[in-house]
Amino acid sequence: MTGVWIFWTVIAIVGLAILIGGAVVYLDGRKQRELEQAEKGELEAATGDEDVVVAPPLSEFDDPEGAGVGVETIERPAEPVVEAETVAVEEPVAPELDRPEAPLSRWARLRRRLSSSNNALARALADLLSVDKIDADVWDDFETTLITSDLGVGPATELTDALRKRLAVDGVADPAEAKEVLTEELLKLVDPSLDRSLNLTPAKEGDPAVVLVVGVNGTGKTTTVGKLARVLVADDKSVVLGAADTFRAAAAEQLATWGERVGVETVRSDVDGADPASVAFDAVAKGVESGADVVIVDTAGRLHTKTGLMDELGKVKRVIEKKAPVTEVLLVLDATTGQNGMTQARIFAEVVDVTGIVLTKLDGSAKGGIVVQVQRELGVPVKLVGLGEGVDDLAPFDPEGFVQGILGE
Ligand SMILES: Nc1nc2c(ncn2[C@@H]2O[C@H](COP(=O)(O)OP(=O)(O)OP(=O)(O)O)[C@@H](O)[C@H]2O)c(=O)[nH]1
Repeated sequence: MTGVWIFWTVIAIVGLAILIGGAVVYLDGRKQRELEQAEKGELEAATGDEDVVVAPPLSEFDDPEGAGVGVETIERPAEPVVEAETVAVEEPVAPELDRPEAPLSRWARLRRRLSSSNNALARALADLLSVDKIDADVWDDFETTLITSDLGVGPATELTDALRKRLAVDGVADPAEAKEVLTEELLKLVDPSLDRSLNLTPAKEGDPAVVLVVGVNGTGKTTTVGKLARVLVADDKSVVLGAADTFRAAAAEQLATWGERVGVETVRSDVDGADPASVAFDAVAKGVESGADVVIVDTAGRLHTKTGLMDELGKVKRVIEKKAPVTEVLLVLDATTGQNGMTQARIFAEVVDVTGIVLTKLDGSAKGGIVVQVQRELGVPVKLVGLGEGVDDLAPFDPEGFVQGILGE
């Protein structure tokens, strides 16, 4: 009896379990269908398109056969456009760059400085005009003063002879007329016919003009390069500077400061005592690459030995010319060094083909005659003059203005 009871109890439990299981499966399936319906409804509501087909789950694309069959392109609802927050961007303020004084007013100012300097040449000419009677002694003194004013023996004798003839022999007595004669003769010596323009025409179209600046340390090379860059930039030229004076560490820094002031790039080496030729090459390469109009290369030019100098400057020029030909070689001379400066000038002229002279410190020199002597000896015109330490104290050399300045006009 107990066995029968146990049998029916087990049957009842199993039956109940089957019923509960069936109910759970049924309810689960219904819930799933309701969810799918709800999702489809939302999608239709978002797109307004009742034909939208829900994308199959990615796993279905694993089956290549099923993937392409009956799958339509799904128009996903557009992402809501988020308005970008407007941020006020401040216009970059261009650094304020120096602008040089106009050439005419620059030269007029420098001429005044020249006439007020205690110039031996000017004094000799003034003395000559002020004496009542010009006798042989006066002429002798005059010639000696001209020689000591660095005019050089040849030009001094030439000028004395020409003046003696015109003033004494031709009998020019009127002071104004005598001054005119002096002006004319002096101008002849300075030679206004020489071409004093800088050669900034590149040898090949597209190349930059290359200006190589040479001279003994301390003559004012770096300052001249900076002042020149300033003038060229004001003339709308794009300029690159090369700090190939690697001998004096501060020189590159000094040049870079000039570059910043006028807004031009300075190519320099981070290594002290780097190969000047390599820096010069990099500067010209930069000029070629950036399409610059002019590259100005500052050099050290130590006068240790003539062969050393020759090797150094020769190499700099050779290496530069792998990129672009040098169009102008400017020799910077300190006018206050007189005959010493002339000796330096001769050595540099033997080492490189100098095409123009920059005579600096003419403001501090009592011997303006060096203009004539250096031109005569080297056969190269003075193209620029430095008449002070100020940024605008470099001017194109103007023979008439120079002579008038010397004569105190
Ligand atoms: N009075 C006067 N001083 C000048 C003139 N040009 C340059 N100087 C000064 O001369 C000094 C030497 O000038 P730098 O440009 O450093 O000379 P540098 O030839 O480059 O010298 P290194 O870099 O040593 O080779 C500086 O104090 C300049 O300000 C000028 O025309 N008149």
